[in-house]
Amino acid sequence: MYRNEWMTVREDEIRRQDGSRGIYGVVDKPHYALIIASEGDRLQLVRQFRYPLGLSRWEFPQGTAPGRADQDPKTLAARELREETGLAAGSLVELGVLDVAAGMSSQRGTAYLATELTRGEPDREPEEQDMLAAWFSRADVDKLITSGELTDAQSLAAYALLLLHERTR
Ligand SMILES: Nc1ncnc2c1ncn2[C@@H]1O[C@H](COP(=O)(O)OP(=O)(O)OC[C@H]2O[C@@H](O)[C@H](O)[C@@H]2O)[C@@H](O)[C@H]1O
Repeated sequence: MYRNEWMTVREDEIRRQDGSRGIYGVVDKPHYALIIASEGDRLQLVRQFRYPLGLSRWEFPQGTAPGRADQDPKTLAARELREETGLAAGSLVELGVLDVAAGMSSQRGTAYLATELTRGEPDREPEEQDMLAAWFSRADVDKLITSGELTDAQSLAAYALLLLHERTR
């Protein structure tokens, strides 16, 4: 077992349907919240250096509670949005639940649509000091996706949930 402030890695002994034994390596991280903040035609993205990938890229604000705590996702969403962008949301609507990487991680998350926004100052964690936040038109978000600049799987999945939400509204 390996453990740090944000995640644990464990190896389980498992028994398959036919009775044979095996192992499964699992990454545990607490439930995360992702927030699509929307104002008129624009959406808020954050740019952050992602150490495992070795590059900076745009994504929707997202995060987990400190100390691997499990927190109510809506409370977490409001806090992450405020910390990363300075925005306070008058309305937070759940768009859906997402599985991060079902083949290797137990982590799930909830995506929200944030509207009725009030501006304030971000209050980022020390690990997020390089972060930038900016508004993008919907057309520019689409361009970031089709050009391969917005590649965050959680953000793309949440964007699909947003489009379905708008289609069925
Ligand atoms: N395993 C780690 N080791 C060291 N530092 C980490 C780790 N995980 C996160 N951090 C640092 O802590 C900061 C805050 O972490 P989180 O609150 O977990 O937020 P974030 O990394 O943005 O993750 C959001 C969540 O969405 C999912 O895509 C992802 O699995 C993650 O749990 C990160 O920006 C990063 O710098």
